[in-house]
Amino acid sequence: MAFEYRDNDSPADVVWNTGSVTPEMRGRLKPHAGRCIWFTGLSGSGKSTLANVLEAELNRRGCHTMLLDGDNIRHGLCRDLGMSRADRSENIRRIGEVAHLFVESGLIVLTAFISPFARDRQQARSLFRPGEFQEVFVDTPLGLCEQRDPKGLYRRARAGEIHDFTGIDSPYEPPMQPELSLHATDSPQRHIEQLLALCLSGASDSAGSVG
Ligand SMILES: Nc1ncnc2c1ncn2[C@@H]1O[C@H](COP(=O)(O)OS(=O)(=O)O)[C@@H](OP(=O)(O)O)[C@H]1O
Ligand SMILES: Nc1ncnc2c1ncn2[C@@H]1O[C@H](COP(=O)(O)OP(=O)(O)O)[C@@H](O)[C@H]1O
Repeated sequence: MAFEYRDNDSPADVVWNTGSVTPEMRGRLKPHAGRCIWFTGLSGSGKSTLANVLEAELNRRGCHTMLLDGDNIRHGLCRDLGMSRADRSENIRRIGEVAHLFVESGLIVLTAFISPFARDRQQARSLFRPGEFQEVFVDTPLGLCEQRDPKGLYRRARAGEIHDFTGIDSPYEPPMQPELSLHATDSPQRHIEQLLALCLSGASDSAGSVG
């Protein structure tokens, strides 16, 4: 499936319907600001593990969260998509739109997708208001991801059983200016501290404090 972004990509005959309840009014019902924490990194870098621990910590603090995870979403919303460049772009386009809807409803959304292409991540970012989209680069080197190989996918990719595998025969474009980079040399505890700070910083005036 090929999807091309255009400057003005809205259907011509569909009018935007502005409701009377704004995102700010929804946000006032929550003790935190809505935002999207967008994890990106190689397979096995730790996106799902970190997003899961972070969600549990946020939940414990009374934050309303939603976790969108690559493996799970590909069983449902994106089950028709493969791993070609065009399909990965369409995957990320859909995730960006869904994440945006959840943020508009006031939630802290955590997304854990490889999202290997800078242009697709930028397109997702462009949907959000300033400060709402926080890109987290899980900067684990390929060698370590391959050593971990939690699902045995690198071994299969090296054996030629899986094609277009990110880092092997499909590219990964690292973020140039992510809001946060997490390095494998730091402890998981340190990662979670940094992530919590990112999620809970700069809460809007309408949102209460979380602690
Ligand atoms: N060819 C290939 N390349 C990379 N990954 C592959 C591939 N085939 C299957 N998988 C599994 O699918 C998960 C990646 O899905 P994503 O939706 O995150 O990919 S993408 O963002 O659209 O690039 C990825 O999950 P994670 O390991 O959690 O990253 C893999 O388990
Ligand atoms: N510091 C760390 N952070 C995250 N995962 C780690 C760390 N150290 C080891 N791991 C392990 O690495 C693997 C990462 O897998 P996963 O979270 O599924 O990555 P991804 O979602 O990026 O594919 C897990 O088996 C996890 O236990």
